Amino acid sequence: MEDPLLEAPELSKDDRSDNGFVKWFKALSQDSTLVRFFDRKDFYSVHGENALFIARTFYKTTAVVKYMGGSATGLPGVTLNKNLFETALRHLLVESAEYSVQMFEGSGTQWRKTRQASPGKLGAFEEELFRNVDMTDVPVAAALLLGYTEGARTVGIAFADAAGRRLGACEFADDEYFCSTEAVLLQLGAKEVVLPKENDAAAQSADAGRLRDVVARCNALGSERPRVVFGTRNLEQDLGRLLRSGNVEQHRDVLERPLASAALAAVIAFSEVMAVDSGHGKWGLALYDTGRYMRLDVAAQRALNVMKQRTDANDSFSLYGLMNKGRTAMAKRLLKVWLKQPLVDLTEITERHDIVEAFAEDPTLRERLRNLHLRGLPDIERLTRKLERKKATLADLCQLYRASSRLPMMEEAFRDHDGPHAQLLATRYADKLAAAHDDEHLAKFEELLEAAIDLDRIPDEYLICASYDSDLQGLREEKDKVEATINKLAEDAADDLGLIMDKTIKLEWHKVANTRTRCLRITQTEEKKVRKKLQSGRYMTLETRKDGTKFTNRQLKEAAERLQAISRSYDQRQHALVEQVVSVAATFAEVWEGVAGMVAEMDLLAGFAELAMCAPLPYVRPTMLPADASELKLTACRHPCVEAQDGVEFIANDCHMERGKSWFQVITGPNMAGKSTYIRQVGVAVLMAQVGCFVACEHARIAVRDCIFARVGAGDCQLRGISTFMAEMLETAAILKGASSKSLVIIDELGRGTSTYDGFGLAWAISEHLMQEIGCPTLFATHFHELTALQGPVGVANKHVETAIDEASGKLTMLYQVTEGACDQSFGIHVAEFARFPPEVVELAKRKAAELEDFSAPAQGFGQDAKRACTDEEEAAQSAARARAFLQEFSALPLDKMEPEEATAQAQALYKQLLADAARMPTLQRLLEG
Ligand SMILES: Nc1ncnc2c1ncn2[C@@H]1O[C@H](COP(=O)(O)OP(=O)(O)OP(=O)(O)O)[C@@H](O)[C@H]1O
Repeated sequence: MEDPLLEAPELSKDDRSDNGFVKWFKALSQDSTLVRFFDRKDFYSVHGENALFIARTFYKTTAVVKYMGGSATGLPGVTLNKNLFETALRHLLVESAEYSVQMFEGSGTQWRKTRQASPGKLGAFEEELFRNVDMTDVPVAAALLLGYTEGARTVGIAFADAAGRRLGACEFADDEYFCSTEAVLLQLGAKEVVLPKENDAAAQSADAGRLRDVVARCNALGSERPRVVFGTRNLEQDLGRLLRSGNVEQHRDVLERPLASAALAAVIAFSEVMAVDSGHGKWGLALYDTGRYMRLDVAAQRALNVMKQRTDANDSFSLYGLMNKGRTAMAKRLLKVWLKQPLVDLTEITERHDIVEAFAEDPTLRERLRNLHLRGLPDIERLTRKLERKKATLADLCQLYRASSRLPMMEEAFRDHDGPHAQLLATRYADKLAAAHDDEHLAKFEELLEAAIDLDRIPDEYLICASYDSDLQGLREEKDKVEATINKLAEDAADDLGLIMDKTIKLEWHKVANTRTRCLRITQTEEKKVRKKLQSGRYMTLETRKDGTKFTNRQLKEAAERLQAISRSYDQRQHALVEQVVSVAATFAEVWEGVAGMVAEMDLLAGFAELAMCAPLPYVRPTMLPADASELKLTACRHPCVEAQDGVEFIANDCHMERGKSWFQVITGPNMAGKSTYIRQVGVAVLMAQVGCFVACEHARIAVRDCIFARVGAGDCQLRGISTFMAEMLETAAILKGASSKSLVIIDELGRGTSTYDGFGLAWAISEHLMQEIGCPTLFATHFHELTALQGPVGVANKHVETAIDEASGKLTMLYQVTEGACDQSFGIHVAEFARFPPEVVELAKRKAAELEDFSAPAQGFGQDAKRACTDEEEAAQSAARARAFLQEFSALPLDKMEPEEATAQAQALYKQLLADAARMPTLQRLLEG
């Protein structure tokens, strides 16, 4: 194997203890989501099913598997060197976030579990996980409990964010699809969700199944725990010790909600926060306000490409990738949180926009901050946590020292700004930076480190400087003296042997077990010359190897031993002093916490400004309106991720939505014409605006939305074992339950996963409901031309995406221009005609299209239940719809790219389907026979 990462170390073999280990290991409980690592000092091993999994996942071969206990039927085992172990840990706990991990230490048959972690609880492995890699996610653990209040489903959710030391809990009524639960878990960014372990009957209930589904859909690991961990007997006592205020009474709002507090007890137990003394008295608790942020469900997140997907061609494919312009790991983490928690409060949004505007209009400030002060800044948040736990090293303190010295320069950069938002920048950043760096705080922190750390020796070694402590000073002086004696003795020996110091003879280290001592070394050639003297009794040979002979004499040996003893005392003193310095430095942890939060925010917002100003076309600050303003007007709007792709010349489009005129928009047009892109870019603009960013438009007026719902295609429902049609039904039902007049609904191609007439019925019924009952702005992209007949009090606007057919070549060109009015119905036939399609089919299509014009009142009869028995009128409408769908499908075939045989085959397949459907649609049957 060429990759050094993939070199598997050798497991030493000892048959007796191997057999004992195999027996002991096989008695452990088996769980496919748990990986047990065994610390074998220089490397790690995994066994059993874990071994095969690690071999396949990381080595990409099972050839590295060795079988313990003799034959090939023994216990599989795989070893990992330190680098691969860290890579595997990151994959298991952070990237896939689907496993928990345990570490065992010991030897032979005596092994003890010493550490464990899971995606919501990384603490025990944080050092290995993020030694060389930025921490890009906040690991949040949640607990969830379902109850029934007077028959209604009520959900309690609590969360623990160990990084930010935040606890929160809430309790709310939910529907049978658990839409609110899904939205809250997503807002929190929960990586792991604790659920009660139910008895068989309860576990198999439909609600328990759906909740497990919701957790999985939110990409969180579900961890079942016995009901007792949800017990609240010790909750108040625990909170008394954990909370910053120590005042449990002020949290009655949480405690009087039984499901919220039960979930809180469970998440505290799960996160083991009580066991970490350094965290006591430092946690905050708040009743989580589920209405504080815009709600996005999984489908909307996917439709708007909010987070990076593994399949993305490049970073700017997702909003996260596009907007991730911050310089620090802290800004990257904050962006993930903000994208899950878009704001709904107008004042808060305006403040973020003000700051972005200040950065956008002052390129010097942006440049100074981003390129001089923020670039290369360490992850202050993570270092602060290490500091607080007294786990920081001198190297970590030096990183904080360098960060601290940049704060006054950042302050100065803000003070030099004199734009209209100067006051806001001053109060939000400059004043706070000044306060953090004053004589009582970080200036003092810097003084401490300047006095304590030997800055001259950095980066070779990190040591406490001798002048910091008189004992250390004494030991240092003594050490220097003995070192001088040793040098003198070495010179004397060189003279005695007739050799030249540092040329033909060298002073070196001789290692014995864990200690090293001073000695002399000469090459084999020199050794031959001085062998007689060496053997005279005055010298002692320590080691003879190819590269030379190491030796000493009595005085040198004594001096070297003295040096060893002093060095030991010196190191011990160093160690004690480092602990002392770290302890004192830890008293500044709270100041650093504040600085970390502030730096993350300014970095992210400066990054938003950079994005806005450096995009192919600059973004604009949106005018935000209250939620009831009934206006969403985007002029010359683009999809920021699509326009950022290489080789795309993006065509901007307007989307003016106004209640009473154009609140419900139906967008028609052939495949690949740009319908999805158009409706998604509206959702993206609203989301970006409420996160605090500018938007890819020339002008934008946006009434704040409480929720974005999106249904776009069938998604991954096959994976969940639900039929496409059922999945669409379920997801759409969730919109109907969850949307309010203040939401934004985006629907793309509803009804694709079913027969045309079911799909059309569903689309019609949903449109009616959205218009009549909910009254939210809706964008509906569809192939069902009949939807253009919709009418409603909110105002329906029909739009279509323009395409052009070149009469000479028959080639179809997409213009991507969205214009008023419904799509030209005869379009399909034009396509067919120009594409040299089988003439009998084109003829038929022409005739039928003319006949179809008679169906002037399409689909009026579709009500709430699309599957109910059809009346004659409905049947006629369905037949018309089916025939039109045929024409649409027909026109959508990429004929210009097909071989004639393939084109004929596909056309015949479509026609066959049409005939099959006609068997149960008398009107369609008559038309075809016509
Ligand atoms: N306004 C635009 N300017 C430039 N290119 C665009 C524009 N809109 C869409 N495109 C390009 O066209 C492709 C197809 O767009 P889109 O998926 O939105 O079409 P569609 O009408 O929804 O298709 P379908 O009906 O098959 O889902 C996009 O991947 C994009 O590359």
